[in-house]
Amino acid sequence: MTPAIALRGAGLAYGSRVLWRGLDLEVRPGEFLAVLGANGTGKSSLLRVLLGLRRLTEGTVEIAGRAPRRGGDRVGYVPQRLEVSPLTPLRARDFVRLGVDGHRWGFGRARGAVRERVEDALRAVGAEPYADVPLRLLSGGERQRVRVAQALASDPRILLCDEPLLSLDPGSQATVAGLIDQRRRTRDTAVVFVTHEIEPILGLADRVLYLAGGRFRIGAPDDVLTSPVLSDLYGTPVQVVRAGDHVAVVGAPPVRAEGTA
Ligand SMILES: Nc1ncnc2c1ncn2[C@@H]1O[C@H](COP(=O)(O)OP(=O)(O)OP(=O)(O)O)[C@@H](O)[C@H]1O
Repeated sequence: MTPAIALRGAGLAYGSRVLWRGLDLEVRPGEFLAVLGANGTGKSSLLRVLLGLRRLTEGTVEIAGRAPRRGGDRVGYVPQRLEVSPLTPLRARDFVRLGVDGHRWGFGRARGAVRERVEDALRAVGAEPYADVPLRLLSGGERQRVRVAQALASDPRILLCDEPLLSLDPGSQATVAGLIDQRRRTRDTAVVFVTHEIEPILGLADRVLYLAGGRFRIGAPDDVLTSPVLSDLYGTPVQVVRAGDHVAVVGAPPVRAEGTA
């Protein structure tokens, strides 16, 4: 089976500053990978590589067997939050439509097929009740559902999520995380989910990629989120405190990426 994502010997540096290197990672279709790490460890930069917006400084990357391509519809992207101009007349429905043929206005898919995809995506996230409301009037949680609908509308092979639960209340966090989980289960979409907060997705993630200071660990959440593993990764004693669904990493030092003084 062709992996949804294949990184081989992958490294990324800005000048002499190495964010990470030697990253060998295959993500299979339908897998849910959580990417954790402190500020500045290169989580968003990894997503930019997968989006085709940034080149690796070493190694190779493939999405479903091909090089990532900027603007390609094999990759869906859900950012932290949807910034909306107070003047925009865009409705949720219009916004989702951009996810189907935003790059191809005036060409390609027949109108009926586009409309059907938009309706499917709105239905999948339960956004039909406010599909015709201007985006600027929607709540944060509603907007984020619409954002997920847009990312799913092109039926991507992989879904990249950059802290999509930030600033949502716990109920909306569970709803949005559940929608993403449902898609990977029903359509085999691979999910790469960058987050500072593992708790809302602890029960969903198959594996964790934990970045720290130019180094990383990959494995099942129970194998990576332990005091010995993270102490070894950080090179200093770190406590992982777990109580039910709650997880806290205590004593992690501020990040200093390889190559910085
Ligand atoms: N184009 C660039 N040129 C130089 N440095 C950059 C560039 N883009 C990002 N960086 C630096 O690379 C580091 C990693 O950035 P990135 O946004 O990937 O981190 P992150 O792990 O997603 O952080 P956060 O959790 O704060 O969002 C940061 O210190 C950032 O300043």
